[in-house]
Amino acid sequence: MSLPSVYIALDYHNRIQADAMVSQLDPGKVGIKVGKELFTTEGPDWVSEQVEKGFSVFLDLKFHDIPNTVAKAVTAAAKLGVDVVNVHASGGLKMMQAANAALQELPTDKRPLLIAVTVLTSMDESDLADIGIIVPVREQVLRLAKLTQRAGLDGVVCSAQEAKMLHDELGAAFKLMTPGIRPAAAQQDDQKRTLTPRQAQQAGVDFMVIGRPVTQADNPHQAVLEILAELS
Ligand SMILES: O=c1ccn([C@@H]2O[C@H](COP(=O)(O)O)[C@@H](O)[C@H]2O)c(=O)[nH]1
Repeated sequence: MSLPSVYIALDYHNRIQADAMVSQLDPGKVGIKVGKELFTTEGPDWVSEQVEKGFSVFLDLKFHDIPNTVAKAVTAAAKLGVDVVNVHASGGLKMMQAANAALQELPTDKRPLLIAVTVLTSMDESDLADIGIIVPVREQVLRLAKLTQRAGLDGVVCSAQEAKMLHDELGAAFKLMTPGIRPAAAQQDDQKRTLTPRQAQQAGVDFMVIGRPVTQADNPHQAVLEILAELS
């Protein structure tokens, strides 16, 4: 089954707000991304409801814990019927291998893509330096993406700015999920490594995540249509 190339980030507090947005989306055209805020408020049942409506769901909970805990967590996430789950690559090789091994036990048609966050798109070199990582962002992204591939995962979360480098180094089959997408007229918000939808497409990303440029727009439905038109 092919997944949509655009996932709308539903960073809402509750199902009332999220349902209002979802009702304006076409599951045949876009997927939805559920993150920590909405999941913590509304829980797994709301996620499964969206799967039943036909949406491809990326459950963006970015697990980062000891291997046993993360293996159990990704298995629980997979059981919701979502298409994509993720962990933090900085959790290490053994953590990612344990997560991957747990999902490999599921039948192929019930196994979501497992991807790992490299360096958050809200971070630049000075943010990395604050946590003791004194290397250029691209170098750290590549290091964590190589580790992710070694662990057997399907791909990474990165900025579209790193897409060409990662596909050149790791091959086109390694999936790239890219937040930090900003249409030309949109605000950057807290994102530091951004590209427009068209630039991201040209860079060869597999999937884009777009939140506030849609969810905070005066007319979210129109904002989605304009993004899809930019990509067509
Ligand atoms: O590196 C990362 C990883 C995840 N995200 C998530 O994507 C969306 C982006 O939302 P915008 O409103 O388009 O900025 C958000 O849910 C983040 O948690 C990311 O931005 N960067």
